[in-house]
Amino acid sequence: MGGPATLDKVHDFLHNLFSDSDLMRLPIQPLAAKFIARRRTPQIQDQYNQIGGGSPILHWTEKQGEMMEKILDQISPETAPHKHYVAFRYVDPLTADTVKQMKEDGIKRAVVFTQYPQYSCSTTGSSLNELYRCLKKSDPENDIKWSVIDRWNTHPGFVKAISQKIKAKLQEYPSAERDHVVLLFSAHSLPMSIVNRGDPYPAEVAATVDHVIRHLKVRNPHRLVWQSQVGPSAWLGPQTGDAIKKYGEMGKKNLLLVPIAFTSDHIETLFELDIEYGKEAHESGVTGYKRSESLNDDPTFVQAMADIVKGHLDAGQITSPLMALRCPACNNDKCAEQKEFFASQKL
Ligand SMILES: C=CC1=C(C)c2cc3[nH]c(cc4nc(cc5[nH]c(cc1n2)c(C)c5CCC(=O)O)C(CCC(=O)O)=C4C)c(C)c3C=C
Ligand SMILES: [Fe+2]
Ligand SMILES: [Fe+2]
Repeated sequence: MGGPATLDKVHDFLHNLFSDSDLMRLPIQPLAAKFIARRRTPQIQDQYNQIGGGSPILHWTEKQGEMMEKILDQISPETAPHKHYVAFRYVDPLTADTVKQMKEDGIKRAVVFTQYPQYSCSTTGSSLNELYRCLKKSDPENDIKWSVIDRWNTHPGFVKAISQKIKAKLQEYPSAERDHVVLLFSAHSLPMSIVNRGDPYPAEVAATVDHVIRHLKVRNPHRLVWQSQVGPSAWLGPQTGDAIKKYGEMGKKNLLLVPIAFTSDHIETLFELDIEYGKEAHESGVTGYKRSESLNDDPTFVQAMADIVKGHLDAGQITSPLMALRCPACNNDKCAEQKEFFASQKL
């Protein structure tokens, strides 16, 4: 997805985001996107200002890419040298520019590695649709051969990395209270219209939570809650903010928030979880409100990234078997074309 690295990029980020009909459908979308982006910019700039003046997502993605390619060169010498490229959906480096750069660099074989662990048509699906459109323009002869890592929500290395972050944060609670801390796994929500199309994301997020809980081998109570709703339509709940408030009112003093669908820090963790909900938690009597650290450049996580790519290359797969299956009520024909394109790659 990407995020605006500086405040002057917030408007264009929002404009590109609200223009994306794979993410959301708006009436007279080009006009509506212009209007909403302009109206929303000051509020979102203020939020980015409070987290240091921009999204750190490019910084973390570059760092993860650099660390991952070094590990890959060691564990998969037969496919070395490895080189990472970043393709964001709504800000620089945009997918179109990255594809042009790869063509200029003479790349012949590429792995699309979504950085969303769980698949949603609105996120990974949108990014793959955009990549497909860019390839039709910039690589019509299909010079670059592609395969796709479309989801990795239960990969053991990913599960281990999240679990380690939770364990480390649990240590900060007094030992007498540690076993009773409520683990609140928080993921970005989805509009119910997308959930009801049969989008796989909610079930894949729940599967990640289940694997983490089994890996942790703790008896703490836990719940999965959903954050970052935008606009008036119905979204998948319960909302993270409401859950924090209710648990506070129920006398739960210790809540440990765990971001479960993001791999690095950005506005959803640094502003929403830390600042906005942190304040609400305090007001609701939650004295032990903490958040487990994002994965960022965590060595266990970056090792997992490299293992995921190596496993993918060794298996010789083009996509996961799940990629071929469209949502039962999918109404986006672009999804079908894109899926056929990637499935037809000959390595
Ligand atoms: C798993 C991750 C994400 C899903 C699923 C997702 C769905 C989704 N998002 C919007 C609307 C917005 N998202 C915005 C920011 C944003 N979203 C994600 C992740 C997911 N979104 C991230 C990581 C970010 C932050 C980027 C950064 O700071 O680096 C925004 C912009 C902020 C705002 O205006 O509140 C919007 C808008 C929809 C409609 C949607 C599902 C259809
Ligand atoms: Fe979002
Ligand atoms: Fe779909």
